[in-house]
Amino acid sequence: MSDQITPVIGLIGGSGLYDIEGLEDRRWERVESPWGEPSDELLFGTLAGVRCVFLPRHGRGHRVPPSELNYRANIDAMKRAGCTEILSLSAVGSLNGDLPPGTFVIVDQFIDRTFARKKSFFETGCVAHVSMAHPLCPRLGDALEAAARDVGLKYKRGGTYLVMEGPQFSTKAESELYRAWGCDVIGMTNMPEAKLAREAELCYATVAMVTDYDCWHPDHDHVTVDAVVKVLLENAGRAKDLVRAVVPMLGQPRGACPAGCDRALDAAIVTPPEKRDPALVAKLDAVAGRVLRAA
Ligand SMILES: CSC[C@H]1O[C@H](OP(=O)(O)O)[C@H](O)[C@@H]1O
Ligand SMILES: Nc1ncnc2[nH]cnc12
Repeated sequence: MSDQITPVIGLIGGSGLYDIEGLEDRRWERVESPWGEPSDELLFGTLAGVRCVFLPRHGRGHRVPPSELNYRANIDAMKRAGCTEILSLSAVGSLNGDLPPGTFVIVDQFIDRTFARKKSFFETGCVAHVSMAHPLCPRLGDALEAAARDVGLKYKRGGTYLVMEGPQFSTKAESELYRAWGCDVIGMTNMPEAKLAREAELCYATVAMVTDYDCWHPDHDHVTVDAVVKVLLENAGRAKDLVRAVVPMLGQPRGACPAGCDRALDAAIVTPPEKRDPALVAKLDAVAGRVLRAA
């Protein structure tokens, strides 16, 4: 790996975030992936001179539900587009009375309760096990915290995001269970996204923007799409302020990630070179070419 990396900032916009206005030299471009169709074209551009690539997670027009997103194609396409890191901007419900709607949580843990999604790039013919002990990049978290402070956001550093399958919202018993587990926020999308970003050796961070109290709070109505949309339109403006502040911080040439996100595959692949399936190895080119080509 060369000493200095010129970052390309990947941005994945969730519900309510389908564009990044203010991006200069902008162009929407289709990126082909051997893993299928990404949610939409990718928006390429620059912010304060820093190269950025934006993907609306559900596609423009919010066409694709959480369980049907092609998470593998999305992450693979962002890596092929040159992204070195990904910031996920997502709407969530609050499971914690100290995190009211409007709060931005810089997540540091996940509990993955999804069950109907493709969660790995590695399959029969090339097996790998990456560490997910610390699923989010602390270097990105530091920058997001500094930017959130600069733009005066109501934010919390650290918090556990429970990822449910959806698309229906939770039952009250589920909501209470996740609260008892110590979860702070709930959403439907950031897994397997974070797992796949780790396998693709991309630094990944989540800004979870609280829109509602799910269905556990005795003093608040249970969540509805109307309520979520109302708050997320307010959150979306603040999210764009955050992006404008954080991108210049992250865009400076840098060394390798101190947390090792960009070397996650160094000791992860179990299948020896002579037993690997050449077709799968070819498909893994963008995600894992760094280690596979070295073999
Ligand atoms: C529109 S409410 C439920 C929907 O919003 C969140 O999406 P995203 O994470 O992409 O912002 C949640 O995960 C659900 O997909
Ligand atoms: N309460 C909730 N549950 C799951 N996903 C959400 N996204 C926004 N609010 C949510």
